[in-house]
Formats: sequence, C-alpha cells, structure tokens
Amino acid sequence: MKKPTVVLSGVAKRYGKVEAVKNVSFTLNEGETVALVGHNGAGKTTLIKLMLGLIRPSGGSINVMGEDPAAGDVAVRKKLGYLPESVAFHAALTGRETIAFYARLKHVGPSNSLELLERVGLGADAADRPVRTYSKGMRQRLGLAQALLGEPRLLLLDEPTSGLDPALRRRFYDLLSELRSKGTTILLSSHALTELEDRADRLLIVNKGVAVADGTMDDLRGLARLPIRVSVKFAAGATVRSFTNGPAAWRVTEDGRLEADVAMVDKIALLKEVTTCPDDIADLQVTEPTLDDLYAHFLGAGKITS
Ligand SMILES: Nc1ncnc2c1ncn2[C@@H]1O[C@H](COP(=O)(O)OP(=O)(O)OP(=O)(O)O)[C@@H](O)[C@H]1O
Repeated sequence: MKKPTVVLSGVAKRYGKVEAVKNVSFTLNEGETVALVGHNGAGKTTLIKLMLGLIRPSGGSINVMGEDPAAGDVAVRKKLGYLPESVAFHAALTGRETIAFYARLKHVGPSNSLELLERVGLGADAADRPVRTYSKGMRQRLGLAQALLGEPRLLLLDEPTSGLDPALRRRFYDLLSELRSKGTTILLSSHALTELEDRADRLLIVNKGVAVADGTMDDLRGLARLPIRVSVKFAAGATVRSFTNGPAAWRVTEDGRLEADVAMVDKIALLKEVTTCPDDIADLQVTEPTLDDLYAHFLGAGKITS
C-alpha cells in the first residue's frame, strides 16, 4: 500500500476577508508526482506555504511526514525541498557559495554541492561565477539545486520550468523521474498544462480556493465524459464511404478527412465500423481530451474526485 507523505484534511486559509483556501482535503503518497493546477489566485502558493509550515491553516489539519509542518521540527524540514515561484539569491555569491549557504540553513552537509549543481546542468565554471552573471534559466536551476539539498523526501515546486528552454525542461523532467523512482513525493504547481500531461501521476485542480478535481488523467477523462475525436483519411483511389450505422455525426474537414466527436463508450463500436475495409484507410487518428480540455471542463463544474 502507498505510504502518505502529506495529508490535508478540510484545510482552510483566510487572509483577512480573503478565503484563499476552502475545505481542501487531499493526500500525496510516496513516489507520486502530482500536478497542482489552477488560475492565478486559485490558492496554489497558499497550499504550498501551508505544507511548508510557513503559514498556519485557519481550519482543518495538515500532516507532513507524520508531523505538523508549522511545529518547526528540523528533522521534517531537512526532508523537504522547496522551489519558490520567484527565486531570488544574493547576487554577489557564486553558485557554489549559494548552495553552501542554503546547506547551512538546512543543516545538511554542503559536500555534494558541485555534484548537485552539475545534476541541474550548472558545471564547474558556472558554480564559481557570481549569481549576478547568471541568466534567468541558470538562476532557476540554482533554485532547483537548492531544493534538492539533503535528498528531500518531499519536493514542492512552484512554477519550476518557467525560464527554462525546451532542452532544459526535458532535463528537469528526467531529473524528476529519477527522484520519483527513488520514492520522492513531488508536487508541481504549474500553468504549463501540456508539459504536465504525461509527467504527472495525478492532477489536482483548484479553483477559487476549492479543490475541484483530483485524479489521474484517465480518472478525470472518465468523470468528465468529454468526447473523443476520430479522424479518417481515405487511401488514394479508395471509395469514400459514409459511416451511417455508427453513433457519430461525421463532417468533412478542409483537408478532406472525415471527422467525428463521439462519447468514450461508443469508441470501439465506431472504430470497428471505420476499419471494416482497412485497405481503404490511409490514416486514422483518435484524439482523447487533453489536460487543457479537462481543465476547462472542471473549472466549469463542481467538486469532483476519483
Ligand atoms: N499574504 C496575503 N495577504 C492577503 N491575501 C493574500 C495573501 N497571499 C495570497 N493572498 C490571496 O489569496 C488568494 C490565493 O493566492 P495564491 O498566491 O495562493 O494563488 P496562486 O494560485 O498561487 O496564484 P498564482 O498562480 O498567481 O501564483 C489570492 O486571492 C491572493 O490575492
């Protein structure tokens, strides 16, 4: 059975009159990568700060690795890594000095600082340059190296790939899968929906402080019941058939394909019908709802969990 790293039960957070988080409950398990998504101001950073123990909830309870994170237990803090949304470092310190500084704050040995910097793609040359000479992407990577200090069991990453080019993003996600395979729990707060789609085990969608959906992509697709799109291209010389028996209403696209949107439950029946004469078909595409589609759907719906 999966071991929970974080458990939130009925958590609320008020800032004066603003109800930033309302009755939120979820669990993050060992070795799980969960994407936390929501519009600006939805409450994502507030949830992360609550899990870090930087702020206290106005209601409900939070348990991180068996402890109340706001109790200030050093042993728990050592096992926690955090990358804030905007990373700010002392401009005059080198990358290596920055890591040594954070290692002291976290009470972990700085001995592996160079190895840590190399892991995030900052080599020896960059390690000994002052941070003021770093590009935005290099600062972001330094932030990630700082979050990885002490081999954390829980990583909370707020917009971790902002400022990273596509190659560095790939490298970043490779690093995350390596950590995940070692059992690290990872929470990624991000607006970059397309890159989260294949990388998160689970999605947690928040809207105006409320968790409106929690589940895997497949769970959420099942709950949303959004249609899938089937698109057929006929082979040259094939007689273009019309599929009249199936459940779908077909249309002809500008590039001459036949296209239809059908409910998930009708998918197999439709594909059987379409492929009765396989030699007539040059191409067949089946497109499931994307995370963008699901996100739009759940923001328009009430609370739904798998
Ligand atoms: N210290 C604070 N004092 C008052 N209101 C706050 C404070 N911090 C956050 N809020 C409010 O709480 C709500 C949630 O903010 P939060 O920063 O958690 O959202 P977010 O989902 O992280 O947004 P973004 O995607 O823009 O970073 C917003 O309405 C915000 O204005």
